[in-house]
Amino acid sequence: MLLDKFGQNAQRVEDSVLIGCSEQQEAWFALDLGLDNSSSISASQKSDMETELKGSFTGMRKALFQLNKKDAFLMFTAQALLRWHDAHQFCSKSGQPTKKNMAGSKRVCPSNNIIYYPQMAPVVIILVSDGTRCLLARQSSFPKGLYSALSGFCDIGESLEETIRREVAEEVGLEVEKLQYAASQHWPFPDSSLMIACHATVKPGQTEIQVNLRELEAAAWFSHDEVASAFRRKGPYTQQQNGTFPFWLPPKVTITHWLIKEWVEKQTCSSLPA
Ligand SMILES: NC(=O)C1=CN([C@@H]2O[C@H](COP(=O)(O)OP(=O)(O)OC[C@H]3O[C@@H](n4cnc5c(N)ncnc54)[C@H](OP(=O)(O)O)[C@@H]3O)[C@@H](O)[C@H]2O)C=CC1
Ligand SMILES: [Mg+2]
Repeated sequence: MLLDKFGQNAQRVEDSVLIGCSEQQEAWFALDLGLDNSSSISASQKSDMETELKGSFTGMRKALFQLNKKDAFLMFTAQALLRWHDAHQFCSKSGQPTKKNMAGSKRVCPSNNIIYYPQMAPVVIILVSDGTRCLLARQSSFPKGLYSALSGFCDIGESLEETIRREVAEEVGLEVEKLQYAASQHWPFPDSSLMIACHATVKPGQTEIQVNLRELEAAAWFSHDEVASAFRRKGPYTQQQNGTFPFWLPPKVTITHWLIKEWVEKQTCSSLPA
């Protein structure tokens, strides 16, 4: 086994977590090699591992552009679970070390039997439309030219509907009229979130945006054609000769991509002659 070769075997396997199984019912486990932790694996061991595995280690956000949906979802589960275990080594009541169960689905404090389960925060993702255009926004931390749908964490005590109305009002100053659930996705960055995606419409004529610059760098209405051509455009999305960056949308494995794609397809259908 590869880990034996690098003297990393026992503890790494002990800390691994179950993330799924193949169609032949083989269990899939994920483990953290501790590449970020300098005391753990040396640079030369890392490069030897890359040679042995015939690949190279890459940042997970970068990998989003290369992975298919199935592998991306495995990576999401692995990242979320391994990070949760790493951050929950101690019981918050007794201060004693907690113990992982074999699958990695929970941790227990042996001194008081309190069980800790992995947690995730509900987040809404909302594609606001005025009937013909959709509203996209960007945060200053996004790569240049990338626009996404509005999003926000649910506060304690709120329903999803209340979160959606509050986030749209807070971020762009618009009043949501109708809502429709679209899809959901587990999202591991920076911590586990359950992304709940919805379409929303605003009242006709009430489309003037007031961008909250504390939360967003920019927000604007985009036409069906602008969005459809952004989907057709292939990367890399580098600076153009005139100094601007091309308008592009989140990668295929994100729920935002599906949500915006669904809107484009619905618009295309509704503009076809009956
Ligand atoms: N998969 C996808 O397609 C997408 C995923 N996302 C994810 O959705 C998440 C939320 O989006 P965003 O628009 O930034 O959210 P918000 O608009 O709610 O703004 C983020 C701020 O909310 C506060 N906050 C409230 N609850 C939490 C919590 N549980 N964890 C962290 N911060 C919290 C923090 O403010 P303060 O610092 O004042 O405490 C934080 O800075 C992000 O993590 C992002 O990665 C977003 C878009 C697309
Ligand atoms: Mg937000």
